[in-house]
Amino acid sequence: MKLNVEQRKIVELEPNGHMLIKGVAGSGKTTVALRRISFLQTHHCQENDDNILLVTFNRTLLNYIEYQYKKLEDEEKGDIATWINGNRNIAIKTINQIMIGYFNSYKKRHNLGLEVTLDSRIIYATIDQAIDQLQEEFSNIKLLARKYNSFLLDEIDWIKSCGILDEDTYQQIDRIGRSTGGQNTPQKLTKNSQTRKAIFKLKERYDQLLEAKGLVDFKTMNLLALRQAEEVEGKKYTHIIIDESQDLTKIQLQFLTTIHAKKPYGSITFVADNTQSIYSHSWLGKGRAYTTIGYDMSGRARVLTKNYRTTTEISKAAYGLIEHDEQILGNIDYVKPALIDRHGHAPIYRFFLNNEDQLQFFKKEINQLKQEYRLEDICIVAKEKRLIEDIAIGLEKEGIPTKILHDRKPDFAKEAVNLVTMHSIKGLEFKVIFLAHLDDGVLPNTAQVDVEDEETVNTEERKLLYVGMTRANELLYMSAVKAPSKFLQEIDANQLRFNRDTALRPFQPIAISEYKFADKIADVNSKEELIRQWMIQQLIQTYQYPDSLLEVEYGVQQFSKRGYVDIAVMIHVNDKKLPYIFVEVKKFGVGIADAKDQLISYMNTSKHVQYGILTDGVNTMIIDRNGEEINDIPKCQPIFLPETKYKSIYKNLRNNKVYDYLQDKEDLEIIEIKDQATDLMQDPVQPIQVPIIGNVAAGIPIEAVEEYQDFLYVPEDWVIQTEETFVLQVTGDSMIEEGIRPGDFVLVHRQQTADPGDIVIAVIDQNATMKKYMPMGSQILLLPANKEYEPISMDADNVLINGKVIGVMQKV
Ligand SMILES: Nc1ncnc2c1ncn2[C@@H]1O[C@H](COP(=O)(O)OP(=O)(O)OP(=O)(O)O)[C@@H](O)[C@H]1O
Repeated sequence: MKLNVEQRKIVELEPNGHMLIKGVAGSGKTTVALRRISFLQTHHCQENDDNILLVTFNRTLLNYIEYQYKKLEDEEKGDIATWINGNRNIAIKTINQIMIGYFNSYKKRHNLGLEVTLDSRIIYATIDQAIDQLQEEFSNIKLLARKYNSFLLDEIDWIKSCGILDEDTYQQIDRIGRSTGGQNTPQKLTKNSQTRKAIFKLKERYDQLLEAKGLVDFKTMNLLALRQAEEVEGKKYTHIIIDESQDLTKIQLQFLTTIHAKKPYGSITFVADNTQSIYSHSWLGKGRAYTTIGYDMSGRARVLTKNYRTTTEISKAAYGLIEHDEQILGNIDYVKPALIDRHGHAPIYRFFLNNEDQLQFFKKEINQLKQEYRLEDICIVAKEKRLIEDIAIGLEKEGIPTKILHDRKPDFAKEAVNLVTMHSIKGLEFKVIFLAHLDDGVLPNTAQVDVEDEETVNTEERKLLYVGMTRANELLYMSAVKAPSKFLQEIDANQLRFNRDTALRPFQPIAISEYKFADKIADVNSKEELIRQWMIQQLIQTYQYPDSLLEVEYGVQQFSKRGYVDIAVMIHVNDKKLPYIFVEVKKFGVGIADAKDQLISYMNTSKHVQYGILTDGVNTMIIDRNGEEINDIPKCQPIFLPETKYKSIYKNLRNNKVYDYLQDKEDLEIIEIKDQATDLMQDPVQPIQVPIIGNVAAGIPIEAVEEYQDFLYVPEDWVIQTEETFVLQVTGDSMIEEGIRPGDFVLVHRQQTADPGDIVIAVIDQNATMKKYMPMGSQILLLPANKEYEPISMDADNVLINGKVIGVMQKV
């Protein structure tokens, strides 16, 4: 892979203290970070104790980076590959791995027997104990109650994450995103209040109680690790690169700056994308300035805007999600994404009534995808662990091997479908992503609103979905069960598809005020109507059939019974309007399998119907004339529309060329001319108008007549002289062998002479006739072009030439 100019510049930048690499999802931040390690090692490590640290947030990402780079070693033997194994000066670690190490040293130094606990039962029992103990002292503080224990724990966690060590500081600090108090939520945490006092006391009591059990929680472990780093001169890193730095807490960031060896050629690089900050206690992700942790980033930020990972279609849908979120757009480090021109399938969205249907869909798709992809290229993602575990069990039962990418070292290369939580997929990518269970209540998680205000929860969870969507290289599936997440409605439905190979968009309800064909609908409130209107909208917007080609309640005769097709798509064939597609709709989610026979029997009533669609909004089946399931129906084509032009052929007798002549039905002066021999269109012509004065038998008037009603519009170069040109309609068939038929129009130039062989309008005994002119001495032979008729031989004096035919216009 060749880095782009901006990426290369960043990789090879002279280290100069601190810097920030901001970038959108998939813009190569991690790629750049990894390559920069090798650059720094080669060019900017001068002493034996010059160490380089790349720190990531979660374990899955770390494992993935290692996996990717082990692969690189095989494929790209070269400088970047040498670093990972056996280089003692380079470390790639999660923030927790390093901090645990420092915590252990802290314990040893103080001879403490503390253990870190993640056991939520112990943690909740301890906070309840602490609440009980303080209730008497703070009897007027309603918040100090067991029912608010998760809120209180979260607040204590936050206090520790920010490194707030005394009550005074806590009393003064702004709480971003804290719930402002609703019906079931705790009250707002006013500054300098008894409530804050009580919470701080609670924190101290809770810590003491845990410690008495020989335990510390995770956030206290972080604090002690920081203390160790500050108090004891330990291993330091000359260069530190912090990937996903927007997710770290203040304490974690302070810890990293403490273990940074501030050498003149050293560096600390923050790699961040605030649009992907998905942890509520993160420090920088909440839009705080780097100055709050001691770094002024003015002039030190580099930006990567191009998303290389996903296709344009997926990127557009993902950006649609964040572009209305004020909190995201208003963040100081927001980077506007730029699209690269890499196209693929639009994201697919499916809704299911139950888990089993979703599972069956995954099974069917995965079995199909197997023809193009390896199983390890596919990853199923859900918000919660229990959801992915259920899907994994289901797929295994169906014979599809799976592996869950938990914190343990997963085998990325194992031939199995990956499953991972939304939080853990951060930083990873797969060719095919299924975002499962985008359900109402799961995303956003409404329970979380107790703890943080609704807007903050919405933004965080919206970002989570954004992170999930931007993990897909090529194909993105999204699905919801029972009730879809409200975020799905924020994505423009036009960016989504129902299936991989169908243009059909997912079902979307349409307002009754927007209903089409309202006068033909018996009950606008019926549940089937909702589905019909969505299909009508799809036929018009997605498949481009105009309203005029659609009919509702289209009557068909089945033997003695009359049936009514919900929607018939009609097309024009040889000026006839014929049914082409029949659509049958059912109530939302009731199933369609039973209705297939009915649709087929309707289709069989007309040999013209080529396609059938059956849908209940959840399931859609498209069949061809033989009842076979197919992927899609054709979009409307120009030939399906009623003819808007008159078509004629013009035989120009002056140059013996034949032209196609098209005339707009609405505006007769708009004509198009094409030379049949060369197939070339003539440049748009400004036609002249030639009067149609009657039929051949009437001949051409000798005198000029001013008023005519009908005209033929022809290019000027078809006539000899405009004022002397007239049109006559052919009545008889005497010239049929010259290709001049009754009903044709002939262009005639008024003249009294003719050359032998000219077709003329001759007047004999005051009757006009069209014949071929052939002078024979004092006689004139007027030859018909039809064996049925005899030539007429006349004395030249008795024949009056009225005009010469210069061209023939024939309707086709
Ligand atoms: N210049 C490039 N040309 C082609 N592909 C690139 C380029 N830069 C990065 N990529 C590819 O784009 C994908 C995303 O890169 P990477 O994971 O480094 O991005 P990121 O910014 O860290 O993403 P995220 O923040 O979303 O995790 C990877 O598959 C990477 O190989």
